[in-house]
Amino acid sequence: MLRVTGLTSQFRGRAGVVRAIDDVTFEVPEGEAVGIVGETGSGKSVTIRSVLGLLPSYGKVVSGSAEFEGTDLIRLHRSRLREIRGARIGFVAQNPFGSLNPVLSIEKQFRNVMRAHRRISRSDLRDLALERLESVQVRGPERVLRGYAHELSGGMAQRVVIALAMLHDPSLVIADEPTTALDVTVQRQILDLIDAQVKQGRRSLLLVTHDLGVVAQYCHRVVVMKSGKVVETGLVADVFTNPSHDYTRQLLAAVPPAPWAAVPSLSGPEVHR
Ligand SMILES: Nc1ncnc2c1ncn2[C@@H]1O[C@H](COP(=O)(O)OP(=O)(O)OP(=O)(O)O)[C@@H](O)[C@H]1O
Repeated sequence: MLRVTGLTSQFRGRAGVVRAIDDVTFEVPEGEAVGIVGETGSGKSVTIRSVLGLLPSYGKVVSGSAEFEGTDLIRLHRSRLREIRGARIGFVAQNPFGSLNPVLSIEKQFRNVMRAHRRISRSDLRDLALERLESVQVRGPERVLRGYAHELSGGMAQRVVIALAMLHDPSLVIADEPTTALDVTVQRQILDLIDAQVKQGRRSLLLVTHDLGVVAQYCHRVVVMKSGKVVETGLVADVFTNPSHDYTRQLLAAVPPAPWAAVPSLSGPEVHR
């Protein structure tokens, strides 16, 4: 589905050129979910932004390839890449309010995303948008469609972003820490929703997260990154039970235990009188 090989990207700044990712190689097999984990600054976001052609103007991919459905995305013309990005690859970023346009109604944004790839009548588009909003459990979809991003909670806005990302039935979904900007109470709901959309559509998923628990729950495979390089990759079950790299062992050791694991009995702590 997606094969990233030797991907190397750098940024040009006042202090010179900084290599952000170096020789990154991994695969997302068809129908599988792959998690990219690593500490802050390890190169997770730069990796997916390089694949999607979304690096800022002062950043560039200097070598490597990202083959998606037989096409190297790195060598593709910008306009063709934009087509693939909206239609065959659905992208969910960290902050939903950065993805939605603040001055356009949600309906207009559905129309824009749809029309970038397919012609459809206004009323058909409306029906489709309502159906898609319902499928991501947006309450009051008619009202949401008429409204604007700032009227939505973070969780609802991310549901809208997910509905937009799925509009053209992409075969690959790429999500970059899709819950970091959201309230903890809705984080799992959003991950469950992405998971359900991926499974229903038999899509593949590339999920960036710093949470190993999330990888364990939602992913088949994991790519561990450190300082811009891939240090370990494999099936989640293998890597988590038998990590071959010291850094992976450190990451696993740093996962806090579930809060209830520390409580000796569910009747609560002992009362001392
Ligand atoms: N826009 C940018 N300009 C300059 N350097 C950048 C930029 N974005 C990232 N970098 C650098 O590239 C490297 C990789 O950063 P990246 O954002 O990919 O890390 P990350 O693993 O996604 O971290 P986080 O979990 O904090 O999002 C870091 O050294 C970072 O400082």
